[in-house]
Amino acid sequence: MSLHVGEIAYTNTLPFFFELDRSSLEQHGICITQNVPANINHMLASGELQAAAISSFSYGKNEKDYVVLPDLCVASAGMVHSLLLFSKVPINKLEGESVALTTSSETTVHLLKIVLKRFYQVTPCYKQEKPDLANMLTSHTAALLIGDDAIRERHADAPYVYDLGQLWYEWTGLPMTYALFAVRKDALESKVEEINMLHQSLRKSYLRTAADGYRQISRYLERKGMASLSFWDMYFEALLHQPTSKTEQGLLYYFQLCYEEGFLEREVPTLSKWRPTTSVIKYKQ
Ligand SMILES: C=C(O[C@@H]1C=C(C(=O)O)C=C[C@H]1O)C(=O)O
Repeated sequence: MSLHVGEIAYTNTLPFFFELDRSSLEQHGICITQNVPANINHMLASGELQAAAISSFSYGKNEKDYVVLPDLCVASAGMVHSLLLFSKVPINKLEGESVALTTSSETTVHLLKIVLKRFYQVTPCYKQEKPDLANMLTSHTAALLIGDDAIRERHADAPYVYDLGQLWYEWTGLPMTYALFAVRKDALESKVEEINMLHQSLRKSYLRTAADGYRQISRYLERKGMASLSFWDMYFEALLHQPTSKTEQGLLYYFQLCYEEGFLEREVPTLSKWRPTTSVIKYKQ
């Protein structure tokens, strides 16, 4: 029986996947599917996947069914460079204006709503749209893009561009966690070896890419032509892929605000973490 795993098809999670030996994982029954966060979130919630990198918001929504894979996250303490609000007016003038939200996000759409309401006291009208900036700005005053869609448009000709990681940090002094890895509780018993293997492989990939200062990944991305080597250097330097007590504090505060705003039905006071078992791991990379 296989373990179906979801990979977020954005550069911010690449360090966990870049060094994976996918064919070896497949031989051990671990099959990886790529998609944008909103779709991966849905596939894990429906049981189509058993483990995945998901929007942190989606963990908050489904926490009774999930455990978090420890030591893996996508977070930043300040600018993140790929969660961008493009606006025709200053952020504090968005009251009653129309704001387009990318359909691919769950964490950042709620983060934006919190930042605008709690920190700037403005409540625009929100509408979900496909991540196409030109179209979004034709019929809306501002538009939120995430991930590689935001990176591609980072020099777009919008009068105001705001980085959501920076706004959250300025107001809270805390890091924000955008994505984490979750496993369905109903897969824990039957897939223990595969989960162990997956966890070790993701950690190993991250540690290898970080050990060379993200050099190999950055060169690979530069060759793909989306941005320069210096952009990728800056990008990976800003991202945190290893949780700390501070990133956890920031995430729990975000969940608290999501609950207070009615985005989450239940409070999420702690993260329930999967504990790696000590059973012999057959897999070697
Ligand atoms: C840092 C980012 O975080 C992403 C934002 C997500 C969201 O808003 O739901 C989900 C996964 C993350 O990969 C990014 O998109 O660049």
